[in-house]
Amino acid sequence: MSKASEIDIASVTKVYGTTTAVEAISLKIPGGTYCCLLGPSGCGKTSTLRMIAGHETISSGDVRLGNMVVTDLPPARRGTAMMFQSYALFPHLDLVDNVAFSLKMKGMPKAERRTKALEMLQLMELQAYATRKPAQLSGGQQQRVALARALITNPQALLLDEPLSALDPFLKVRMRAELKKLQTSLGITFVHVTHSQEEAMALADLIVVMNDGRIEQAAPPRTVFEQPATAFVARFMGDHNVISGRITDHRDGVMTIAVPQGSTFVAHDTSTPFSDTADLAIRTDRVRIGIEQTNGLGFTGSVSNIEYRGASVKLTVAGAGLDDFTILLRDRDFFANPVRVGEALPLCWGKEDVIVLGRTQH
Ligand SMILES: Nc1ncnc2c1ncn2[C@@H]1O[C@H](COP(=O)(O)OP(=O)(O)OP(=O)(O)O)[C@@H](O)[C@H]1O
Repeated sequence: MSKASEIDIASVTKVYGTTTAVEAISLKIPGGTYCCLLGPSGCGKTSTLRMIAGHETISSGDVRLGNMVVTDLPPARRGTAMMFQSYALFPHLDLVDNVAFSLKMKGMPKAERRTKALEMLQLMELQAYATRKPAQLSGGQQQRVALARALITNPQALLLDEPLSALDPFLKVRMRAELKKLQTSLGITFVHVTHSQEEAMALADLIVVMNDGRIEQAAPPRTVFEQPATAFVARFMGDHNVISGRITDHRDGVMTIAVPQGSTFVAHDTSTPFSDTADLAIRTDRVRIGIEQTNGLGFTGSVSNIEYRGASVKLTVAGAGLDDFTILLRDRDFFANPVRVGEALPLCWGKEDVIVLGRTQH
């Protein structure tokens, strides 16, 4: 079996009493992938991760690692290792004993396991702290100990549950880069649970967006951002205006939708409609100020909020039946022609900037 094995989740369901936490999800994570399970609180990310790890029973379906079905195997026999949010380090043990712990459980002689633990501490650049206790380390160092402890079993896949959430924002960004570097150099599969879209975008080769126990989209970060599959994904990833309306016309590859008590919006769409409603997404950074002469896409609204963000300025505009249409301008474009709250502002976009999302059926 190759070191980096594919993880195959086949129609996996998790039921706790009357709650279905994960509903018949199927997902293939290729070996050597950095995969982020992303979604809001309660969507089933942790349950999914814990089922891969074997810390949670699988109500139905199967999990395969490489060519081995691991559904009914205990965690220690799966070839996976888990790093917990709280790091779960033993406070009374020094770093060597913390890192060597699982080897001790496997019955490895003391000298051998200490050598291996020291090697692992060296990999994490922690050898100078080998005799310290976890409380004598910074948050970032504790995280590296937890990583060393998980990796010492030589796993085919490392499972990480919100590994950066205990760190301050500065350290979070630094440790994020270290995680990515580590995964690239080890070449093993990482499955990382997060509710931060920014974290997932920065780290993942494969983002799996979950909502209410199901997978909304599984794709590389750029695809998830540029072609969100559903209205939920577009809203959750942010930086998109999602417009929902009734289809009033759809022919020759042009679809028109009407927003309740508002205007109509046009999208180029050659698919066959299966419902009478549709969701469109327009990226906030693709909207321009002005009137589009050639295609007439846009509307004039009233500025309701202005947020300065340093490199950019975010404007919220109400109009056309929408009360929170957002546009993101580069700071120099905004300050070249600043606008004020309450001012009328014409907005426009190109036809390629309108994405048709998975239609909702009512
Ligand atoms: N042991 C349990 N018993 C009963 N219900 C549970 C249990 N664990 C999780 N749940 C429920 O299952 C659903 C999914 O929970 P899960 O922890 O997998 O979500 P999550 O996406 O990881 O959320 P968070 O980001 O808040 O950790 C939630 O509705 C949760 O309340």
